[in-house]
Amino acid sequence: MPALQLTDVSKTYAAGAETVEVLSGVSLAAEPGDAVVLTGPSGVGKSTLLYLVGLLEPPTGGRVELFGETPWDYDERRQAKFRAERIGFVFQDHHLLPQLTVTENLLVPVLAGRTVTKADEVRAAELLDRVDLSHRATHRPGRLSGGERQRAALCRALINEPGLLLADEPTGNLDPATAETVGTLLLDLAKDAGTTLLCVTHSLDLAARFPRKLAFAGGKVTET
Ligand SMILES: Nc1ncnc2c1ncn2[C@@H]1O[C@H](COP(=O)(O)OP(=O)(O)OP(=O)(O)O)[C@@H](O)[C@H]1O
Repeated sequence: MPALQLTDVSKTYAAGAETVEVLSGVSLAAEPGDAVVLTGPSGVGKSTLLYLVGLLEPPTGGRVELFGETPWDYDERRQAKFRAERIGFVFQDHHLLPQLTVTENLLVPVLAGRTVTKADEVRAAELLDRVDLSHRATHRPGRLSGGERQRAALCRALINEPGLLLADEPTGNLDPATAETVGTLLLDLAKDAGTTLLCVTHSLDLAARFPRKLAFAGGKVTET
């Protein structure tokens, strides 16, 4: 069963009295463990596509199947649970909460569904170790460098062992050397966890490292 299947998906935004059609008849599929990068010109709708896969922005038409389920049909509560448990997000900005420590930030997606257990704390510590951030566990994000924050955000995205990891320009705010480190961790951690990775980026360096590449132009997705 595909981890992700979009069939004839469309998306129209209301912009004042006008409507803007961003996606029209987009279809794509990804198997469990696939690492897929999506590139394309600015404004073509890459982030929009990621957001409707991530249950953040509803499609106007078509079908979004994740692990054989159609979570856009769920009520808000069930959808929120699905999102927290099955989908991890990494954005261009880390979106860490400034008042929480790094470890507490990692555990936020756990708290979305249930109380934190010892096993969650162990997993958080293991993830931080994996990205070389153990020494920052009790620090607040304000004291971290950009690369450290993004590594922490990556750990947070993976804390619930999601089947799907979505990354929107994850290295966009980083210098080239740091971007390379974060890109490596993104790919390696997703692979280790068997997570399906869908990443949107303008970075040719990052895109080149993905085994599967999709180009998005003229409202259509093509394999390259
Ligand atoms: N909430 C919204 N309301 C109205 N229009 C929107 C909204 N979000 C995005 N758009 C429009 O949809 C189009 C696609 O935006 P999107 O951010 O998905 O593109 P993108 O390919 O990710 O661009 P970039 O590479 O610059 O990040 C753009 O024209 C944008 O202005």
